[in-house]
Order: sequence, then structure tokens, then C-alpha cells
Amino acid sequence: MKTIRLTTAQALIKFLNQQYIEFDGKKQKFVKGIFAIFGHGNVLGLGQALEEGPGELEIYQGRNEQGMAHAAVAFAKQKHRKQIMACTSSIGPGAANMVTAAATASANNIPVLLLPGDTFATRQPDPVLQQIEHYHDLTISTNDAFRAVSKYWDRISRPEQLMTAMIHAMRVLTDPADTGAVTIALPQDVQGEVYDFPEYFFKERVHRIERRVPTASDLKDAVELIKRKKKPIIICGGGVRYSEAADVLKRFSEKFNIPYGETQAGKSAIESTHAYNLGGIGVIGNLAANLIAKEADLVIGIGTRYSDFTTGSKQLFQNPEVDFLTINVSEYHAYKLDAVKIVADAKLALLALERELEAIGYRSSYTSEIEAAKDAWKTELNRLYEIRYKEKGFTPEVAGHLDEVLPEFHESFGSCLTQTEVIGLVNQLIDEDAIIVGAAGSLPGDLQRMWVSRKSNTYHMEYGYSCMGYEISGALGVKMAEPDKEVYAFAGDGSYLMLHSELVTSIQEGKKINVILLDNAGFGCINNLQMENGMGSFGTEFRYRNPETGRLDGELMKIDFAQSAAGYGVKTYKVHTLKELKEAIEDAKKQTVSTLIDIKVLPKTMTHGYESWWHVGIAGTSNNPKVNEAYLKKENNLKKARKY
Ligand SMILES: Cc1ncc(C[n+]2csc(CCOP(=O)(O)OP(=O)(O)O)c2C)c(N)n1
Ligand SMILES: O=C1C[C@@H](O)[C@H](O)[C@@H](O)C1=O
Ligand SMILES: [Mg+2]
Repeated sequence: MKTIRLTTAQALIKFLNQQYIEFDGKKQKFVKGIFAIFGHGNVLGLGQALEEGPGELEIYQGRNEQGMAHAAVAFAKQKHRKQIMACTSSIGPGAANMVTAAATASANNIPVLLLPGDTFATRQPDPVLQQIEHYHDLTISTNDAFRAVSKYWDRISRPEQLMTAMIHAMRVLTDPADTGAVTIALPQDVQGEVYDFPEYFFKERVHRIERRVPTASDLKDAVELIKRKKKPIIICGGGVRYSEAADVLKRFSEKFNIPYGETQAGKSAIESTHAYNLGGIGVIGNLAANLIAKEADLVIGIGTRYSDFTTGSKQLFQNPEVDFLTINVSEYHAYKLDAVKIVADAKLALLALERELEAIGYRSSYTSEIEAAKDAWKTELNRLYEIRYKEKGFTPEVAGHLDEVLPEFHESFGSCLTQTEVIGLVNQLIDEDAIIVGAAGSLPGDLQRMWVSRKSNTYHMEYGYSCMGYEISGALGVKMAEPDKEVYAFAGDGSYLMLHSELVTSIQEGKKINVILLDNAGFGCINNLQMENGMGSFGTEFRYRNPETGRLDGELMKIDFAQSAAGYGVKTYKVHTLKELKEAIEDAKKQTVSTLIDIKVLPKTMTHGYESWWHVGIAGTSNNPKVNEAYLKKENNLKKARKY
């Protein structure tokens, strides 16, 4: 047996360079590059290996481990999981910073390879700087925190363990049914330890992403169910995009006259204007999708994990005859809602169903309902685009909460922009093939409802974990995946403040991203949520501590976000009017550096509620009668929801 003498870290990098994937007969390199923030836990092991022999891996310098790992997640998501990035961190805090991103990857089923440094396997020294030391179990380190958020976790305590660990890492990273974060913890001494690795460990490996074929019996059950149903609705989930099944779904919907609603992950698989595309469905869905969903007698969920946002906390589908048919590569998701299942690849399942339904001449019995629902939503959308603030007699979309704050905001910020008119104008002005990125706050709701995707795969929303701070890091990852397109991160002021460090990396790498920052001086959507459920405005507006009350109910904080980003070399704009917004977008398009448009928007002017309900925990007793009322309302809604 021929061997190659290498350190563990050198062997790992050599191995990563030899991994390929094959999908539909097309072969490509699987690991594009590696984000690194070096510390004592990885610089002399993995860092040395990367300096000496990176192979074809591109090496990027992150700013915050969470941010860089989110960029890696976004890269893989935009690549439809066909190519990934790795991330290396030091031990302790550097590693801990990646835990959130690991969770984001796993919740969204997006592959990412995380390589945190770990404490010494030899325990020489003991403890090393940043080691926690659990008195009852010295084998526990910060990296054990990744176990809860990874789809595969391993620790390399001896160099030879690397071989099985990496083979399993690749198995999970390329498994469409169960991919997510893979964490390989690397004790810092082991990274530099030498071993005679067999040459065959480094042979070229092609991991075939197989399309799981539907079984005849699954298909038979599905056809039996569909042919009894008159008003089916499809839910187009992220699986449609990852399986590249959009064209087949489009044809399927047309042939059998079946409309579809989009989840956050599925949106933009097919352009919004397609006649059967109802748009966003669920808690933050629109009127068209939610009205059709209410009446549907069959829900065909394709590549969706049926989150509470998608099913309206299992209360959206109100037809007493409603049944569920699920097409999913994951048995776990397929078993939900007591559905009839086709456990298979979305594209193959749709093609097979198409043949069967054609053979029996199936067609749903919708006549004008789909068009009527779409038209009604179009009218509503136009109304949302046109909402203009008036000093007198203005009722915001989210009315009756903080009506008195609007004049105060208008005066303090010198802006009277509403969130819906801003979204409408941005949607109208940016390129058709530009990609928008988002994750948290009120924007995902507004965008799922309002955004008109004119080209496929131009909507990139992380809503499996809805992690604040993904927006800007994610935009960088998307730009790395699609460097020829303009990329726009939609971020609230809260999300921007939580994490925007990779904006600097975008400048460093010359990867232009555009930040559309909507500053409403607070955690707006959470303020809505608390006030809708009877609470007062508590801890969610950005106000100074008031010396008179001792509370956070002083004046509104005015933050110059444009100035903060300008300091990094970002081209910035301050926007208070639609005219300024138009000029800023047009100028931003001409720039080669990253841009940020600091837009002051009135609170409470986001979209609100379209025939859906979100189940949230509410206090069962309170001195506040409004909270008690909200609790009773919740209990009543719960009665209308499916139990499982
Ligand atoms: C990391 C993280 N922490 C907390 C939350 C809970 N959360 C969801 S939205 C939100 C406020 C978002 O505020 P902002 O970004 O300003 O958006 P807005 O709702 O005002 O549009 C919070 C705290 C989250 N989603 N992610
Ligand atoms: O708690 C939340 C409420 C949602 O409206 C928001 O989009 C999401 O980020 C969240 O965490
Ligand atoms: Mg905000």
C-alpha cells in the first residue's frame, strides 16, 4: 500500500480538493473554498496546511465566524446544494460563534462543512486558553454545542480517524434528504500530527446526488387520492428548487389546472406572473393563496417541511374534506400531517404523476377561481404600493397600536415613507435577474406576499431559522455563487445592528452587494406581535432610557446607518422620500463597490394579515384584560387547527 506522509490538516485539505458531485450526469467540484478566521486553535494546523497546499480551494477571510458561516450557507443554498464552502475557526469563542450558523444550515437542510479547532487531545496543556473545563467530564468542549445543531458531528482525536469521518461527512453533505451542517472538530495538536495516509484516501471521489425514484405503490395511492379531488392546491417548497423541478411543476399545474402557493424557500422557482402561481402561502402568505387554500380539498406539498408559517399553524386548510399528499425525498417530512406519501425526488415524482393523471384524463374543477383570486390580490398589491403617509387621517396597515408614534417618527426622522411603497418601488426598479436576500423581521412577510419575482431563483429567503444577521452575510454568499448578478440584502435596523460584519468582507473581496436597510427604529414585527396580543409596547422600540421613568421610553434613537457603512468604504445613501429612493437605486446600480441605502420607514406600515393565523404562546392569566382576551382568541383558533 502506497502512503503519503501528511499532517491531519494537510490530509483534510488534500481530501477536500478531490471531492466532486455528479447530478443529472453533470460533474463539478464540490468544495469551492474555505472561510477562515485564525486563532491559536487552527492557525498552525489548518492554517499551515492551507498556506502550504490549498490546492484549488479559494481562501476567504471572515470577520465574524457566524457571519462567514452564514455566507457559506447562502452560497450553498443559492447553488441548490450542488457546491459548498467550508469554514474554519479557532477553539472556544471562535467555534461557539459558528453554532448559530450551523443551526441555520440544519434547519434549512443546506450543506455546510464546519471545522472548528478543539482543545488538546493530549491534554498537554490542560487547560489551554479558552477551554471551559467541566469538572465531571473533561471530554466536553465548546464544540459539543454543535451536536444539537449538526446533521453529522465528529471529533478527530487521532489522525487516522479523519478518513472515516470525512467519508461520512461527504455522505451527509450530499444527501438531499438529510443534509445540513457537518461539524468536524479538530483538536489543535491533532491538526499538526503526522500520519502515513494511504494514497487511496486521496483518490478522486464523485458523489452522485441520486434522484430517488417513486415506487409504483406510492404512485397508485397518490393517483387514487387525486382523482377523488376537485380542488387541489400545490405547495411549492424549497425541494422544487433543489430538485430543479420548476419546469415540470409549471407544466403539471397547467395540464391539470392546479394552482400552487409558494413557501419562502420555494418562492421564485417559477416566476410570480405564471397563471397558476398564487404567490406566498401561509401566515405571511397573500390573499390569493390563502383563500384558495381555505377551500382546497387536497393539499399537495412538494419539497416542503410544512412549517407553522406554511400551514398557518395547521389551521389554514379549512375544508372539512381536506386531505394531504406529500412529495418529499425525506421520509420524515413525508410522514407529517398524516399524508399520503410519495417519498421521492420532486421532479421524478411529478413526471410519473403527470403520466398517470394524463392517462385517466384528470383535471381539477376550478373554473374562474384561480384567475379571480390572482386579480383580487393584484388589486390589493397595487393598493399597498400606493400607501402614502398623510399628516392627518392616516391609518397605517397595523392600526391601533402606536398611532401616536407616527407623527413623532415623521418629525424625528424627517421621513414619511411607508414600508409597502418602498418595497414596491425597489421591486420595480432593480434588474429582473437581481437576487434579493432576507431572513428576519417584518421584511420576510412583506416580501413573501408582495415581491414579484420576474425570473427564477431570484428570491433567497432564509426562513427555516429566520436568523437575524443572515441578510448581509447571506448576500455575500449569494454574490459569490452568482457573481454576475446584482444582489440586494433586505435588512431591518435590528438585523443590521445584530450582524453586518461581512459587509467589510464584500469590500475586501470586491464582491459588490447592495443593502436595502429599512430603519423603523425598532424590532417592528415583535412590537406588532406583542401589541396584537394585548401587551403594551415593551422593550421593542429603540428609545433612550428615560431618566424620569427609568424605562426605555425616552426619545427615539436616531442612528445614521449610512455613516456607519460609509466608514467601511461602502457607497451610501440616505433616503427620506420616494424620489431619493429612486435616485439612490439608480446610482447604486452604477457602483462597483458595495452600497447601502439607509431608508427611514414609518413603523406599522408593513403588510398585515391575510386570512391566516400564527400560534404563539400567550399568558394564560394576566392583570391586563387585553392579554386575557388574546388568550381566549388563541384557544378558539386552536380548536380549528389540526392536531398533528
Ligand atoms: C438571531 C435572532 N434573534 C432574535 C430573533 C427574534 N426576532 C425576530 S424579528 C426581530 C426583530 C427584527 O427587527 P428589525 O430587523 O428591525 O425588523 P423589523 O421587524 O423592524 O422590520 C427579533 C428580535 C431572530 N429572529 N433572530
Ligand atoms: O419571532 C419572529 C417573528 C417573525 O415575524 C420574524 O420574521 C422572525 O424573524 C422571528 O423570529
Ligand atoms: Mg426595525
